[in-house]
Amino acid sequence: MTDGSTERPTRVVAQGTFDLLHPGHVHYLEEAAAAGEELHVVVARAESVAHKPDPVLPDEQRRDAVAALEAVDRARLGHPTDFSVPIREIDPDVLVLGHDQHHDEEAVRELLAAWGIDCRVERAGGLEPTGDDLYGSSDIVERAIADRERTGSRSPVELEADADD
Ligand SMILES: Cc1cc2nc3c(=O)[nH]c(=O)nc-3n(C[C@H](O)[C@H](O)[C@H](O)COP(=O)(O)O)c2cc1C
Ligand SMILES: Nc1ncnc2c1ncn2[C@@H]1O[C@H](COP(=O)(O)OP(=O)(O)OP(=O)(O)O)[C@@H](O)[C@H]1O
Repeated sequence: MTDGSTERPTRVVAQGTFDLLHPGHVHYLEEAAAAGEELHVVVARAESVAHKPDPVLPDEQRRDAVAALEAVDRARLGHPTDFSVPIREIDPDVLVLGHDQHHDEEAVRELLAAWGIDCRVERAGGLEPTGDDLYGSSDIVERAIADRERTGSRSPVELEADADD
């Protein structure tokens, strides 16, 4: 917290791939922003996303979409190989992990300490979709592929005409 003197704002860091931005991402980043006064986001580079398919959108497009969100003060691309580089630049007071991120909190705490970063580690809550909404990038891609396979490349107007025949 600032005390109105020389203390700097509490810096929070959030990170992830953020492909095809959806309300779940917004929820995470708003919750992360509420943990401090300045939210910095590290957007993973496609080359370091190893645990799931490559993101659809290019690195810079994902970074710019995240940067445009009201909750975010600054978004930057991650380092291709040395994850300590952006974190050292930001020097966060709090790191907020996403609700379903595979990183173990204690392991991240130890990693940060090894990098010389004195930082709290917290875990955000999840946002469950209602109705037809999709709050997962992979779910969005899967629905787009399934819809395209079902309908071919026909437009809604053509589909309606087919249905009338
Ligand atoms: C403390 C920390 C720092 C990270 N720094 C980077 C980085 O500099 N570059 C990068 O490409 N990924 C970085 N990552 C990895 C990704 O942000 C993330 O763990 C993963 O690849 C994608 O997560 P997601 O499934 O939530 O999208 C970092 C992860 C952690 C926990
Ligand atoms: N529905 C959600 N509620 C809260 N946080 C979310 C939600 N979806 C994603 N996030 C968070 O946003 C960050 C970036 O997530 P990521 O890019 O992996 O999105 P995703 O939609 O979960 O992707 P994928 O479906 O490919 O796993 C992560 O910290 C993740 O926990």
